[in-house]
Amino acid sequence: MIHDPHTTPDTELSQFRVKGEIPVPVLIGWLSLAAIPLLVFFAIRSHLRGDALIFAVLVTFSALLASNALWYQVSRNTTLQRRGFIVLITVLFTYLAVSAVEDGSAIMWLFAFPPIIFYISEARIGVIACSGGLSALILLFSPIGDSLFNTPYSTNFRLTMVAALGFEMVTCYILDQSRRRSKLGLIRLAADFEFAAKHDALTGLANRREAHHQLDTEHQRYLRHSRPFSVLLMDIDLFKSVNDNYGHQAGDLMIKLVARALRQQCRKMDTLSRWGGEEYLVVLPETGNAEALITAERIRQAIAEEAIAFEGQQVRATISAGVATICGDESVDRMLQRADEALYCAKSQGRNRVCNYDTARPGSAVG
Ligand SMILES: Nc1nc2c(ncn2[C@@H]2O[C@H](COP(=O)(O)OP(=O)(O)OP(=O)(O)O)[C@@H](O)[C@H]2O)c(=O)[nH]1
Repeated sequence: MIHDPHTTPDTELSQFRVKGEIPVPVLIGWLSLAAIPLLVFFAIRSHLRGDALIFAVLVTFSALLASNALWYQVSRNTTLQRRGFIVLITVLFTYLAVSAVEDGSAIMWLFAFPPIIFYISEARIGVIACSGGLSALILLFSPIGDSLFNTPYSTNFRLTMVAALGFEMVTCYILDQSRRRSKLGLIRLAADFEFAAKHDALTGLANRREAHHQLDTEHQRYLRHSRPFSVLLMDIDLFKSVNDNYGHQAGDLMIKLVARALRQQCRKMDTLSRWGGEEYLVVLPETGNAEALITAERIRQAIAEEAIAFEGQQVRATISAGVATICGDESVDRMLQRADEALYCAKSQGRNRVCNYDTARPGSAVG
């Protein structure tokens, strides 16, 4: 399946993982693992100082972080794990700031918030969380904050803290944008490579390898559900003379014209491929012989009626087509061989026609 990365929104982007990138659930797991002993350590220190409230709050936070990590191990719900973690660290950092834990030095842990939030959530959430956090910090350091919370921060510390945290948030945003853009670039590159590996550069149709892949898929479906499929093998008539008379550029335009006609005359579910130089193979899923013949004839007529404009001249060409429908327990190769024989029959009967391989008389093709 070709994914169109050009429409990838931020949320979808987060579902792709570039090789070497740490998955968000893993990062949250490691961060929780690092935070729990740290919180327990500071809780014990508070307990030794006789601060029972801070001890209780920090132990509760470490228990909640552990529960979030354990619940993820059980449920494997990444969204819940991420949201739970964001809520917990936001509340924790707020608590560390307003209650001046560790004589106010714990507020320095706020610097851990921006890189974590930008990495584990969408850019939009990161911006909202960081601007909200910075506004809350400014409020805390304002006279209103002083009247609500009795914090020990000096004026110099407050100014430096707001400036440094604001600077860090902007830096994290820029780095995050750059990371997301390179990731998008890699995804687009991978999609372009995938497209190039499966398609023909001149016409944009599937290439021979992709056509074989689709043939195998249809064959498997046929073996399982006994619903027949057909192939049309087509070749531009006397194409060499188009090249010889008008040049290769005109020949290429003719090849593209046939590809366009195929797109117009076939269904979305059909596989249209450039099988060789001026040869095309169309795979028609769930299509019987009669329907395949009608399709081939429709394509033949459409191409016969079209022309390419080249250096002021109208250049026309026709195609010949061989039709084969899967039957019995035959292989894909055998079916292609029958289509090839039918095409040979169309050429030898004068070209610009459709021939059907007659399964009633094996070894023969009929016009
Ligand atoms: N312009 C152009 N020519 C190509 C391309 N691929 C193959 N050809 C030319 O297609 C021509 C095929 O000619 P032939 O196989 O002799 O067949 P034909 O002239 O089509 O005659 P019939 O098939 O018998 O009707 C050759 O001259 C190739 O050089 C391509 O991508 N572009």
